[in-house]
Amino acid sequence: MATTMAATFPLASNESSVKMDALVEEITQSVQALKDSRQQSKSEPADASAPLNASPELQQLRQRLVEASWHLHQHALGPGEYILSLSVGVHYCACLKWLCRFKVFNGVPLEGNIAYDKLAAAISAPEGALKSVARMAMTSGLFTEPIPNHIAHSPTSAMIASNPNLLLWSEFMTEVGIPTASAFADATQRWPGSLSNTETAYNLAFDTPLPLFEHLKTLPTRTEQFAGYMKSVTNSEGTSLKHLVSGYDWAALPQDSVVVDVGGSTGHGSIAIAETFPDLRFIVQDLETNADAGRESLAKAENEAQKDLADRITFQAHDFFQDQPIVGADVYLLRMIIHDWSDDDSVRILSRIVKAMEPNKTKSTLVIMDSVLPLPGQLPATLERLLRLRDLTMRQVFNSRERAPEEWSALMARVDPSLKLVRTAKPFGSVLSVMEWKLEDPVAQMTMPLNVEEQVAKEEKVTPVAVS
Ligand SMILES: C[S@@+](CC[C@H](N)C(=O)[O-])C[C@H]1O[C@@H](n2cnc3c(N)ncnc32)[C@H](O)[C@@H]1O
Repeated sequence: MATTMAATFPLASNESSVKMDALVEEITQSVQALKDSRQQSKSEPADASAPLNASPELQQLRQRLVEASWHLHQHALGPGEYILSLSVGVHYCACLKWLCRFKVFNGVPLEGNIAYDKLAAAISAPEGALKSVARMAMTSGLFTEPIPNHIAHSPTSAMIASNPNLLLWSEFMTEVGIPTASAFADATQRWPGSLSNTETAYNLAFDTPLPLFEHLKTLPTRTEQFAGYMKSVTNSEGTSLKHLVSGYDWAALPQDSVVVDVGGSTGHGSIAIAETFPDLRFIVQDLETNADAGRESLAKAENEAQKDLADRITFQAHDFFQDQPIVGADVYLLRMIIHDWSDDDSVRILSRIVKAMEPNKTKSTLVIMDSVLPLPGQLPATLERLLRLRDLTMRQVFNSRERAPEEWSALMARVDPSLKLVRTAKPFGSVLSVMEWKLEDPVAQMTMPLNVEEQVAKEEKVTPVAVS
């Protein structure tokens, strides 16, 4: 028995020990650099854990620390224990679902603590189950037990309790995301290779023939959860709107240039750009309900800055499978649109835009902000897994996917072979790349690289800007 343990215990492996030494060194260096950086900026220690507001240098240091400590954790566990530890993750998700369903986040006071029996009575849940769930969740950093049989918030659970969108994100992720992910193997077995958005893991998990968005329309609570989920996603570092603002050279556009934000929802992307670039005008196109909601929200402008936005941003109900009504705009922006659709549907959507670009080839630019999947190991694992997560979610919900560079090249060549990629940029911390496409001008005979692979290899590093 002792011999078997020694043979599998990672510390016994020389190679593993060497790797762990290097990781410990990396962790020590990045922690020290973080401390120095905080001292120099005289900021509070909490800043380093608030990546959205941290400087790019702090974000990079934090990224190094997160990556090295993740690998150290795996090495310390060793292969056998690591695999078994995966079941813990499943139960953390199940606990989060239970805690949301029984409204524990708002049942626990933000200051002080509450006895389990009192809380159980207040939320109408059995005390035994509450205790087991809460004590398991505590090992993941949610809640604490400052005195025996009393529960209090931890910083993480307090953040969820105080942020309605984060609570909605937790509800949607555990009530919809987890059952959908679990049904993926069954869906693949039932509809192998299907590209239909009604033959998905979501359809199996919720026993519905409707695509996600159609199904949500019939479920008001889920719709509210989804809206909060999307807001939380947009507020997270990887998909923050600050990357949209910094990822394209908006300042280089002539005064009064028109940006058409195709599938722009209620306008949050255009608003973020418009706040930083006062000389641009925007037309946000989306399905009627979103276009109406966006218009109504901007019409409530109370101060001069909001009134200026309302003057420069208009909303238009438009189905992007129909002809693009704005011809010859300076920019057609599609952020997080194409990944929702199969290649055939994407070609349909993009062809409508290219037709609208045709009359003014040299003027119009097609800006696509979406994921470009790297090969395994090209990014830090703690970043790469966020991209893989998005890819899987697209497959499970829509039978679509995130695309690798060569898949982007093939897709765009199908749309129009004269579309050329001018530039790609990936702001630091962003999981999305910004790709700029133009129609080749036969007169000027532009010599632009054809494929996304070459461009991604020399992708420009862009420093994100702060977005309020
Ligand atoms: C993932 S969201 C992206 C929203 C926004 N571009 C962003 O970056 O946050 C996809 C958007 O496409 C819109 N959409 C879906 N089908 C559409 C259609 N046929 N025509 C226009 N918009 C559509 C949805 O309403 C939603 O706002």
